[in-house]
Amino acid sequence: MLTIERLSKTYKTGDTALSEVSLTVPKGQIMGLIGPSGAGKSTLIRCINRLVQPTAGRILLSDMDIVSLGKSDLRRQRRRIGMIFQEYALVERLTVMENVLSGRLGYVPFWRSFLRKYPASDIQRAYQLLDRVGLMEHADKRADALSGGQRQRVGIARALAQDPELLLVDEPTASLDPKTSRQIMRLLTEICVERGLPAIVNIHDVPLAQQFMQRIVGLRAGRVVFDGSPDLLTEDALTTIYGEEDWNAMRNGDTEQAEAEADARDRLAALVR
Ligand SMILES: Nc1ncnc2c1ncn2[C@@H]1O[C@H](COP(=O)(O)OP(=O)(O)OP(=O)(O)O)[C@@H](O)[C@H]1O
Repeated sequence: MLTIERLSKTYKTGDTALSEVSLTVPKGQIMGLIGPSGAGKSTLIRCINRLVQPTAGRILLSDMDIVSLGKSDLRRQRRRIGMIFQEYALVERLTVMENVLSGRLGYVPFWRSFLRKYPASDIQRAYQLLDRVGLMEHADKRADALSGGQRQRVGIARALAQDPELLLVDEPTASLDPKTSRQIMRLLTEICVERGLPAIVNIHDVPLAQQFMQRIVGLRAGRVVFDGSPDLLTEDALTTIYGEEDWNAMRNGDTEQAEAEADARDRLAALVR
């Protein structure tokens, strides 16, 4: 379980990115983080893995306060948090298997990681994970030979190889087409439920968040302005989160996108007729 208590961050520039954010994410819950650009979503995720040092507040991962950890403790504790990135962050010239195994680097001694010699149990486990994400037959391929969706599956398997207690997921589908995005979100949510793994997902796509998240937290100007189940995310709630102007722009954007897709479909249908 993750508990965030009155977390604040003001950058050296004077920008206040988070103001007294308090949240509890229980085991197995997959929570979507939404909000306009600059609302503080990335800062929140970065505070949790301590890429950013909070100005005030506490972040407890099963009773361990992440904010007060010193450097060497931090290195050890970071392996408890799995990260999944928008651009996958794979090592392109390594194989799928090697990428998944790199999730174990926080556990193996330096000489082993240097020689890339992993214990047999790690290798066996990596195969199980590759099977779970549907990539068994791609284990020996180089990462750069995979599609976007397949790469994100490797990213998921690598994060799970860490045996994390929490997943932080940063716009996992931003580089994927709509169908692949849904497949990836389905896989992620199923895995979190299976393992009782809590996850925080920074997600721009509101309909996708509504479809897959169990809970949605809306940030605006560094404060939590919505916290509830997806079906409570009404137009009023979205206006509170995004503001009238941005929310209307998003809606118009959706309409334009739908119109463009319908137009492309019609033209394709005319061609094959
Ligand atoms: N390294 C930094 N130094 C100074 N200010 C920063 C830094 N990173 C973020 N900020 C500021 O903090 C605020 C929150 O930014 P953050 O990137 O967390 O928002 P976000 O919700 O993730 O936005 P986006 O959806 O555009 O990624 C913004 O005002 C931003 O300008």
